[in-house]
Amino acid sequence: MSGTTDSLAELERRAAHRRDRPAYGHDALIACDRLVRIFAKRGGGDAVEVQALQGLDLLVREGELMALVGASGSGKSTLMNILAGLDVPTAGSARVAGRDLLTMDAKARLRYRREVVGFVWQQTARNLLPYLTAAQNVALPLQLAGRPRRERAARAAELLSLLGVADCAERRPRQMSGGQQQRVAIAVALANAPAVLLADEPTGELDSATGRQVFAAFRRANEELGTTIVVVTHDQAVAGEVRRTVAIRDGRTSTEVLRRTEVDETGTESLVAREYAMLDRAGRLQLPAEYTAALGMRDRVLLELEDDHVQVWPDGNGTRDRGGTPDRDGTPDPDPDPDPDRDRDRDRDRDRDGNG
Ligand SMILES: Nc1ncnc2c1ncn2[C@@H]1O[C@H](COP(=O)(O)OP(=O)(O)OP(=O)(O)O)[C@@H](O)[C@H]1O
Repeated sequence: MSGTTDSLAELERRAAHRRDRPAYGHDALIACDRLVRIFAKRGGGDAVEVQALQGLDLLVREGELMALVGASGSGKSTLMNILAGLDVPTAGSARVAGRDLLTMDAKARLRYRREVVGFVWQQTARNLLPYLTAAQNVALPLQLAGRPRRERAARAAELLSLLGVADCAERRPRQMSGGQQQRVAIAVALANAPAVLLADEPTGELDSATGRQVFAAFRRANEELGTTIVVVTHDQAVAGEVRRTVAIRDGRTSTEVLRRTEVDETGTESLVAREYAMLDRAGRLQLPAEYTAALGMRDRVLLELEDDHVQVWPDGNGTRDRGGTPDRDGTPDPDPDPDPDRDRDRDRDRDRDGNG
C-alpha cells in the first residue's frame, strides 16, 4: 500500500514538474515550434501537395537583428507570410509577442498586422502609395490607428530623420531613388512602433552600395528604437553584417552562424563567425550539405559519444566493425565487444584512416 502511495506521490511530483517547466520559447519574442505549411497545388490535372515548411523551429529574442537565408524554394517567404499574419500554418505553433498565430480570428489578425508587425517588401513600389509624399506615407498608419494630426507629423519627421531621408519628406515615391524609397518604407513599417519588423529581400532590387545603405537603416532602427528585425536575404554581404544568420533548408532551419567581436591580447578586435547545426526538440540534427558531400556521408553515419562531444563518421560500408556498430553486411552487432583495448584500436584505426 505504501508503495502505491509512494508511486502516486512520485507521479504527481513529475506531473507538477512538467506543468511548471517553462514552455519551449517562453522567453522568445518569436517562437515557431514544429511549424508546417502544406500547399495544395494542381499539377497536370492531379492535386499535388507541396510541403513548404516541414516542422520548422525558430526562436528570436527581443531586440535581435537577424537574417534568414536559404536557396530558392526553401520556405523563407512562406515563413515570413505566416509571421506577418498574411497566411496561416497547417500545423505546429507560432507565437509572436504573445499572439498565437494559429488561433487568431480575423479581427485579431487585422489588429496584429496593424499594431504588432511592420513589413518591408522587396518591390519598392509595393511599400509606398505613389500619390502620397514620404511624410504622408509614414503618417498614414498612424492616421488609421487614430493618432492626432500633430503627433503624426512629428513621428513622420522623427523617423525620416533617423533613417537619413529627412530631405525626401515632401517627395513622392517616383521623385526618390530605389534606396531612398526603401528607407522611407522602413519608416512606414516602424510608424506604429511594432514589436517586430519583417523584411523579405528588401535590398533585392538595389545595387550593392545602395543595399548597404538600406541595411544600415535597419541597423539604426534596431539600435536606436530596439525593434526586433528579421530580414530574408540572398545578399551575402547583408547576411554577413548581422550577429545571427539562420539558414533554412527544405522547410526547416538547418544551420546558424553566430558572429561576435573578440579582442586578442594586443587589444585588436576581430569579428569571429562560427557555424552551428540546429538540434531540434526531438534531437534531430541536419548536417550541412557540404560536410556530408565532402565525406561521402549518405543514408546513415556512425556516432560515438565522447566525454564532451559526439563524433560523426561516414558509414564506410560498415568497415568500422566494433561493438554495436554496423558490420560488413550492415547489421548491427547485437553483442558489443567489451574489449578494454577497443578504444586504443579505434584510435589506431582512425589515425590510419586519416580521420582523427
Ligand atoms: N501559394 C502557394 N501555392 C503552392 N505552392 C506554394 C505557394 N507558395 C509557396 N509554394 C511552394 O512552397 C515552397 C517554398 O516557397 P517559398 O516561396 O516560401 O520559398 P523561398 O525560400 O521564399 O523562395 P525564393 O527565395 O525563391 O523566394 C516552394 O516549393 C513553392 O513553390
